[in-house]
Amino acid sequence: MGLTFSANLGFLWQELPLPDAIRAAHRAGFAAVECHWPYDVPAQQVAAALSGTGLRMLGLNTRRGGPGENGLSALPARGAEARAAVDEAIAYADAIDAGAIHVMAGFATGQEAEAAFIDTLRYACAATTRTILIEPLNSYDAPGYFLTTTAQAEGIIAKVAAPNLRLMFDCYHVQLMEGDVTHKLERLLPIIGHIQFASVPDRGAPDHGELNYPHIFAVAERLGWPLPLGAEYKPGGPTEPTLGWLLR
Ligand SMILES: O=C(O)C(=O)[C@@H](O)CO
Ligand SMILES: [Mg+2]
Repeated sequence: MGLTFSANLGFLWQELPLPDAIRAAHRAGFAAVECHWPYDVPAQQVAAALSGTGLRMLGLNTRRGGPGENGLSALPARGAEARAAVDEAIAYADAIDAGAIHVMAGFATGQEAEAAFIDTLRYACAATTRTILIEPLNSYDAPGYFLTTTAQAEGIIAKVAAPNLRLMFDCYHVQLMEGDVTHKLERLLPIIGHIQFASVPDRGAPDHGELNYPHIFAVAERLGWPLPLGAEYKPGGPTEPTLGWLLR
């Protein structure tokens, strides 16, 4: 079977309520969906849209925290709040049978931050059998974010040593921070839990920019990547006119 794709509803159809966005993704031909922060929508409404369309929610994020924050898990002295955010995400994921939970690190740096992040990740991995993801973010969009490179993520995954902790490999962030996307996909495959993509550098549809996505999709297919790839790009208006890449 060939590659399939997941619509990231944090960006695609973001003007629609989440249940309607799930239905729109289904109509457009996506094989799955994923989201950012669904917490304002009752989980029963999301579960109903998923079962009505037959789509799976591949993942959701832990809450960002207060204004100007981007996750709490690597913030020393915020451990209780970070664990509460993990509990909330697991409960929501259980209610809609989501595949994975992305535990967001937050703006922090240094060894204490790493120790805090590892503590929160150990807690999350022990609290669920679902996949726990960590995602390096690029320093243009998220300056000061704790986790910025795949090498850093690899080290943390090794230290936590939990079977359900994996890397969110977002080709957009990896290209901006490191490049060498093909070799990194090949080498990191055993620890990757989800793959996302967008054009670089403008984070648009994967049909232009400095990354050649037909090539990257072919690499994922050659490697036998089993899950839908996450379309996490900013359509800059209605989503449907940007979907030529999906039809091809
Ligand atoms: O920004 C990204 O890339 C994501 O995947 C988000 O879920 C985290 O901000
Ligand atoms: Mg991403």
